[in-house]
Amino acid sequence: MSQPAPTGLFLSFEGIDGAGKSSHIAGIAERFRAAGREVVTTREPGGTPLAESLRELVLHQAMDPLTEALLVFAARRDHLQQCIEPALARGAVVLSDRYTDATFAYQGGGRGFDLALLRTLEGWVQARADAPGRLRQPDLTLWFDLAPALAAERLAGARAPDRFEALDQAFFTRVREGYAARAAAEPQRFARIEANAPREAVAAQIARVLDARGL
Ligand SMILES: Nc1ncnc2c1ncn2[C@@H]1O[C@H](COP(=O)(O)OP(=O)(O)OP(=O)(O)O)[C@@H](O)[C@H]1O
Ligand SMILES: Cc1cn([C@H]2C[C@H](O)[C@@H](COP(=O)(O)O)O2)c(=O)[nH]c1=O
Repeated sequence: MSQPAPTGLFLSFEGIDGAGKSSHIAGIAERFRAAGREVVTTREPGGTPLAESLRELVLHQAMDPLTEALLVFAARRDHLQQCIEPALARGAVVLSDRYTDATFAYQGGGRGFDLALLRTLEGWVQARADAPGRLRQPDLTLWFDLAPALAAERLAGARAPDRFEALDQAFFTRVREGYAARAAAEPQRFARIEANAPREAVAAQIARVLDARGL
């Protein structure tokens, strides 16, 4: 008898720059590894050699909004093909520091780019070969929600700002609204994490979310 396909799990981590999401990914990876799961930690834009090259351009080269949107989706396509889909097919847990919600929040909300066009690109790039008509979306998205002023305080002086980090608080207010709109549209996929809390309290919130979903 043939074995059933292994069940992978796809988690994404979202929020404005400086919200604190990256600080928690290693701990979550350890939780799944301790449960015997293979874990793949990755990020967007990035996660493959090609997508990391595109990341350098997106974060550091001036470009118009359509070019930016096309590059983040090109990076995502390669990331999906080379990294995410094979890992999920093996039954791994994929933890991605950002995914498509970032495009709707940053390019859509922050830059004001046409959401209908972003949805078209999403449909092309994330179409699943194993499930015709369905898109590859995370099973769970942890949205680290923090006021832009607090995020800016956390990042101040930490490192040289990239093209996004150099933008003003009005931009990040729109990005935050973009995330809020995505969360409202898909409340079962999103878990909002109150990121304005000490690190241990944020970790406890994450643990409660994962426990509640049996993960
Ligand atoms: N709960 C917290 N309270 C105070 N500072 C924090 C907290 N969590 C993280 N930080 C600090 O805030 C800064 C940003 O954290 P982190 O890199 O995890 O955020 P991020 O959301 O991944 O940001 P980016 O997307 O810009 O990389 C770091 O200096 C980190 O040490
Ligand atoms: C996936 C994705 C990312 N961005 C932006 C968001 C951040 O400012 C950078 C990524 O760097 P970080 O280390 O994760 O903070 O890129 C974007 O504008 N659109 C996207 O789709």
